[in-house]
Amino acid sequence: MVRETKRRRSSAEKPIVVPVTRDDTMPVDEDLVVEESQCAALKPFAKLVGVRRGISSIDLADDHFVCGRGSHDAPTNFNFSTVAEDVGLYKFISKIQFSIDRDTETRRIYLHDHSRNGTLVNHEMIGKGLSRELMNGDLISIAIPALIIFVYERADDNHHPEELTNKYHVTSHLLGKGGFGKVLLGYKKSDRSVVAIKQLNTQFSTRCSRAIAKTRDIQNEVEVMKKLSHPNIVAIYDCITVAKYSYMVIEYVGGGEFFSKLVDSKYNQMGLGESLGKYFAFQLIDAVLYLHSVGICHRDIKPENILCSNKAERCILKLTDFGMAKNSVNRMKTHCGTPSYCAPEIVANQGVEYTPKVDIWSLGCVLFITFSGYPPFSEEYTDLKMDEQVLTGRLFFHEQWHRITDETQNMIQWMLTVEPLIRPSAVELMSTQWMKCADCLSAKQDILKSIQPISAAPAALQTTQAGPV
Ligand SMILES: Nc1ncnc2c1ncn2[C@@H]1O[C@H](COP(=O)(O)OP(=O)(O)OP(=O)(O)O)[C@@H](O)[C@H]1O
Repeated sequence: MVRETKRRRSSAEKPIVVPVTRDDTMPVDEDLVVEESQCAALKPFAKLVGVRRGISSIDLADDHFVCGRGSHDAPTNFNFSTVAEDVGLYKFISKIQFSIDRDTETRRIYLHDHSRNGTLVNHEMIGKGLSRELMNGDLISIAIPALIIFVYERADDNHHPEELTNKYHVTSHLLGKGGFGKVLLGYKKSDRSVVAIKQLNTQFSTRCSRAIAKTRDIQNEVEVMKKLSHPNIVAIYDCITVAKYSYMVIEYVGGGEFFSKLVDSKYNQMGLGESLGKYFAFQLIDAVLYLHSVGICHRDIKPENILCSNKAERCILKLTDFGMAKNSVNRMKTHCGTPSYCAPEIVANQGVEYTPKVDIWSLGCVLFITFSGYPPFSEEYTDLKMDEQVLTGRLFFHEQWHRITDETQNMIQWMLTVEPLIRPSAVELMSTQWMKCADCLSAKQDILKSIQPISAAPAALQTTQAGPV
């Protein structure tokens, strides 16, 4: 039963409608090229990947690179001015913190610590005046282990371990970057089927909820994914861990994030509309129904964790990123997820166990955006703090909803019921009349059509990227 609750309509006092923004995403993608003129001439041999907010990634092309706060008598190549406001970090940084030097004969790379507070590599203090050779994937922190600022990454793409390259050809085509590492396009050498290879640094994470990430965390993600088989969930084929890296070989999903679809300018911030919205709602509810039926709770459902099969308007959606998933739905207490999609019982954080209904709340947030083009809860609304917006379940239905049926509005509201006992389960949602429409049927048929043998690598990939098989 859909419960009809009092709905607040737009009024003069209503907060402005804010755009949908990415949540909990690290700015590791902006490549700041230091000394552009030089880098244009010299090919970078490595990169310092910035992993703290405000610090971009830096290509290393010169044999000598100096990093610090800098001053007129201590010039630097990178001076941390972008994080001057970040006092917790900035106060520890010396005028010259460290340098990175390439031995011109051996081509080996060394970090020289110039700082009194010290520089750490992989949580080990180097010490002023001392050096250490840098290896791919090393973490560089300032003063204390927790102040990780860079990951050192070699530029050449041929450093993947044999354990991986024996079975897969790993191309240098970057599909995306996440908090843990990058996702590369590859293919299986046995049958040339296309795969996505997610390379994860097992030593650290930039996401608060994974701040103490360990190999075990990735193992959990892999274990969960191995249990799953559903057309609306990204499949895992393999996971290979060597030294600091784990390589998750997963189903390639070529249409980008659902997030990009939701913010596509063609929808004019008005949402995707009733028909397309229901086409996607059916797929996502079916995915969650399946997950819960096998005892798994995702705990981080959001548009960034949903991929599109292709660029077509009506594509197949695939739920991904099971890094926070819980294999046994009993005894869930951990405070996790992404704030603006987080269920009230998690936000309340009273150490009380919660249930898989937290996924229904998050899905409700995703579908709210899908139908309306704006988020139900956001830091940018000024009427209430975000925690209170969530805890009270206050919703604003602006004019975007005029083109959406009452039935759909009621369903979304039902999913966003603060009290978990009243909030529907995925089974209840799927058995409503709402899910028996033509758009849902067409989604079902398209999903069935999409279940085909894995596609072969595109011809271009086979000829230009293929190594010996
Ligand atoms: N299976 C896939 N097929 C194609 N592209 C993918 C696939 N998985 C991820 N990507 C691309 O890589 C990007 C980063 O993915 P990833 O799952 O690592 O990101 P994330 O969710 O931000 O990271 P984290 O695991 O730290 O949460 C995605 O936004 C997407 O563009």
